[in-house]
Amino acid sequence: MQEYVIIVAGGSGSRMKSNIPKQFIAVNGLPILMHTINAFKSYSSNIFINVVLPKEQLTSWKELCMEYGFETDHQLVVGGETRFDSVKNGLGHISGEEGLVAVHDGVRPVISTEIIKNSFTTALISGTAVTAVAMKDSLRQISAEGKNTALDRSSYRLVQTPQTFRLDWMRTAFSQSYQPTFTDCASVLESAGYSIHLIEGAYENIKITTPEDLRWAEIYLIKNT
Ligand SMILES: Nc1ccn([C@@H]2O[C@H](COP(=O)(O)OP(=O)(O)OP(=O)(O)O)[C@@H](O)[C@H]2O)c(=O)n1
Ligand SMILES: C[C@](O)(CO)[C@H](O)COP(=O)(O)O
Repeated sequence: MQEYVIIVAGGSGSRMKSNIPKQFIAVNGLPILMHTINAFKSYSSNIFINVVLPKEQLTSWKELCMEYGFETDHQLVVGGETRFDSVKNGLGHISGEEGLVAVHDGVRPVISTEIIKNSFTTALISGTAVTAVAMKDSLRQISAEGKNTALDRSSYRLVQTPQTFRLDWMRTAFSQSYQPTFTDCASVLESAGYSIHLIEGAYENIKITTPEDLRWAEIYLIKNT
């Protein structure tokens, strides 16, 4: 079965407060997005890679690829207003009938081959595979009145990417209208009626969101090379 990955990097990176797009920041000598693309290429040389970027970043990305001599094959796709739109645009550039599609955040460069492999293997069997980890901290819920109460953390999981699905299920799910609760692909597939199968993620698989995350990425990427 053909395997695809849509690497979403179409956001504005507002929480990073950086002059350059966060996915272009170099960590350990290579832009974050190149680390992420290479992780999928290392998993499989046959994987079809779609990279979603804001329209205004396409030229600088191509320049960056020349500067770093980055030659890993990928197709560029223009991003949308929300993450949902960006994934949908990526999906629109996949023409096959059958396949498995992983969606991965461009700013999660510390992703292991083992997790990617498990994600595709599980999606082949179950149709869905969503990476998640258990919570390490305690949880409290805030009510509308401002009261707070303890929650049972063993009932919760923190969701990561990759999130991998059957291509036909993805197409059906992403034909729905956007809802603000669609913060990831699992919520989109679930809303279309598909059951979500969770697989084990890793605490290292951080989403680089705020400046201090860059330091952790540096440490984890050194450890993995
Ligand atoms: N319209 C959007 C919004 C987000 N993303 C991608 O979804 C991933 C997770 O989003 P996040 O880390 O929140 O990135 P941003 O939306 O760019 O950051 P911020 O919320 O701080 O502006 C990122 O790789 C981001 O580029 C996207 O492809 N298209
Ligand atoms: C997809 C995701 O990374 C799973 O945790 C997350 O939902 C993205 O949220 P963001 O607000 O776009 O960072």
